[in-house]
Amino acid sequence: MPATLLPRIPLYEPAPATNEPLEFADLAVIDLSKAGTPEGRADLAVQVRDAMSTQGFFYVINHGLTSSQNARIFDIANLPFDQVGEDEKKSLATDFQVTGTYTGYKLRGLWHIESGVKDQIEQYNVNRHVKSQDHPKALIPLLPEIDAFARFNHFEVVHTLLRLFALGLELPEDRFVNMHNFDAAGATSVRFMKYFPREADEEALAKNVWLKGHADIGSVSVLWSQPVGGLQIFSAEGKWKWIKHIENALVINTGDSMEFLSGGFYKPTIHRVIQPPADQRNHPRLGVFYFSMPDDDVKLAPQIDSPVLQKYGLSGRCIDSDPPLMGVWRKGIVAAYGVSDLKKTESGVEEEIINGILVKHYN
Ligand SMILES: O=C(O)CCC(=O)C(=O)O
Ligand SMILES: [Fe+2]
Repeated sequence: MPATLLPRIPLYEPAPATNEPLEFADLAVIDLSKAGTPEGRADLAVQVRDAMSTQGFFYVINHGLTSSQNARIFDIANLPFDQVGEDEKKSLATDFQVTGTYTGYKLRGLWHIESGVKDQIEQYNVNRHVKSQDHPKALIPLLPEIDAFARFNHFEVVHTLLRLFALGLELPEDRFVNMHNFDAAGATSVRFMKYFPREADEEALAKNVWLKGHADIGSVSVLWSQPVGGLQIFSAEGKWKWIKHIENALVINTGDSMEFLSGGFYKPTIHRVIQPPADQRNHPRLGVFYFSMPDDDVKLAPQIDSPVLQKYGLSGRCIDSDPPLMGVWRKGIVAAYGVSDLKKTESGVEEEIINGILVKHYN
């Protein structure tokens, strides 16, 4: 659509990049423009497999969305926070404990972080079937663009990566794609998320943690890289490392469901968000995501016909229990997240059992 025909909305001014000397994770960069041919995909599948066996996070570049389309999505992402009043937000807030689904608003202060300190995060979650939920008035003219953005993430990014993940296991290329149907029932969603600064006393009590260390629930998580730091991954050396911003890149990681489907071959990397570096503290931290999950009726069982799994065997949490259906797994996690009673272990990691499977939370 020519830019002149798009609804006019306030422009979002991104923060300048940080100049702080931070210890950044050294992540592979996957050039998605090479995925158009079978040879290119075979090559990228090896790169993705290597990235997954080392860091578990990687960048994607040349995905096909231009810098100005990217900037427009951040303009749209800011609307549900800056252009919608508190009453309307409240009326569109979902009770996750009841629904087990992230749709609509998550207001600030729902989740417990540490020592009585609650989160300062607002989310606006849009199921990829954009018409399946009510939206704030300000967002309605933007729904065609959000729909196009969801489809872009689904077909161009997630499906392409799922093919590479299948190839890495020497499975038929479309094995995981066939479990991620755009039109099926499921919670694959676009998420807009804004983190607000905290008072110094709360910052100290919560040890600067804004979002606790966790593994994602779904299969492939797509994070649209943005300049404000804070995201860290728990590296193989047992240290938290910062994720560096790359302009118009995607930061990709996988979650629990990919661990289960791949028999532990693709393990989720624990990540968290802490207070941004000192030179960015006065800027809001606005994020745009596409969280993909297998369709609700997919059984999260290891794909044991994979020659790679036959060679290396199964590992991880998926082998100790009867695999849940995706819909059951996500409802259990979403309902419990941030509000359930957690058991603190000796190492300080908090644990709970959901659907018979161990779930850990890190600070
Ligand atoms: O805000 C970020 O950079 C990461 C958020 C995240 O990990 C999540 O929402 O699962
Ligand atoms: Fe996450």
